[in-house]
Amino acid sequence: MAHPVQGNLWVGFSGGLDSTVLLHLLATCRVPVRALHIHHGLSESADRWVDHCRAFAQELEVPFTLKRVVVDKRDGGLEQGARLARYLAFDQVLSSGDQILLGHHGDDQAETFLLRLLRGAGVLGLAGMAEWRSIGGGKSLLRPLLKVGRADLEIWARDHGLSWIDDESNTDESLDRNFLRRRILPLLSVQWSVRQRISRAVDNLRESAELLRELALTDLESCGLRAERFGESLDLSLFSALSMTRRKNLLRHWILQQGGLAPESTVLQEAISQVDSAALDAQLEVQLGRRVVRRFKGRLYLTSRLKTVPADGEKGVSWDGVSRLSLSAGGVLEPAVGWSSAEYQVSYRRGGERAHPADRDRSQTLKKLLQERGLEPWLRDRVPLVFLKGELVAVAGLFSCKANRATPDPPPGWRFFD
Ligand SMILES: Nc1ncnc2c1ncn2[C@@H]1O[C@H](COP(=O)(O)OP(=O)(O)OP(=O)(O)O)[C@@H](O)[C@H]1O
Repeated sequence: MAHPVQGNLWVGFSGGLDSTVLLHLLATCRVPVRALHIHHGLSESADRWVDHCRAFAQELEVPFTLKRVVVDKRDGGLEQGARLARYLAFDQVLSSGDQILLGHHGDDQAETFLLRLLRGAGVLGLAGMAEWRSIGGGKSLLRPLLKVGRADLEIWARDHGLSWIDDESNTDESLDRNFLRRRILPLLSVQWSVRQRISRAVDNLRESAELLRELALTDLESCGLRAERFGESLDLSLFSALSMTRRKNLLRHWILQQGGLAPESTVLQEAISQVDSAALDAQLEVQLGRRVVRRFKGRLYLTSRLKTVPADGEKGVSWDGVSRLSLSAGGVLEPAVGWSSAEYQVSYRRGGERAHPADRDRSQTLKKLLQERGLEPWLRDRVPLVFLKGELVAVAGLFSCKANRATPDPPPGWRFFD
């Protein structure tokens, strides 16, 4: 694999056979690596696994990093949630230029391929397990053992007297993967060299998947993709002019690009039908896993899910006007040039407020002003309102209010993220 290492080389070290062999192989070849173990907090044995992994790394004189994560079951179940949390953790621990090596081997690839096939996956799913992929921010993920079979890893491990963690659940044949591994693959292997053939099919499918990705990127661009205060948007009429297949392809890749999980084809189709059929003025909101599709002013938005505005956020927090403030409803408030230090209060809209923007003759209801300024409806309860002695003096990111020397235009900046 021609991917030069610029930063650190990590091994995703679970303590299982595959990553144990991988780490051992690299360390004994004197490749400078670091071991990264993710603690999912799911199994009662997890703490013992940490001890085992740390001791093994120490024996190899490999630096060991432990990262604890919280698994969200809403991300497609426990297993999928753990996977997502793990990949997020990889991203957090790695720096730009770093690479992480995972222990997936040829048998894993064959199992994954068949499992996905039996679940009805498309090209993207079937081509899923790549030898190399970028995880953004100049970091990448590698699977150097994909062409090696599990039996060879076991031979290596036994020859070198390595011990590894065998998950108790690996023998439970009611689990699809175990059933395939223990019953079906040995049978198929009597007739065919399954691992090699599936590996070839995956390589072919990856080319098709790459074409679909390129098409999606071209379509995203021609639909006027643009970064928004929160998420991204594209032109709805240009999007709607594409065929259903291309719209699904675009939406799938758009979600992937934002770091989400590709939804099932039927789910995508349903979401697009909802976008098509909703009345133009209706507030549309379709949940796709951790992403949300919305519509506003002729544009289609893709954002992450909003957390609810905490009740205490409404009471207001104090702010000195000159430093950055993290907001309970998400994002930060950033000081603006010319603002003097004072005892400001920051809170959110409750309804009924009026404001007098510096560039207007008269005051107006805040509701109307937010509409006029084109703030997306889903952000209107989250826009920070800045008060001085009980009087509204600025709406962050939008305008300062008239006749208040302490708060000239521009207003404090507002960067929103959830
Ligand atoms: N807890 C963990 N900490 C660090 N790395 C891990 C952990 N679990 C798995 N990995 C890495 O992922 C590889 C594959 O592990 P495993 O087969 O258990 O995961 P999977 O869920 O089947 O695969 P996927 O990574 O696609 O989610 C391991 O060889 C290891 O490199």
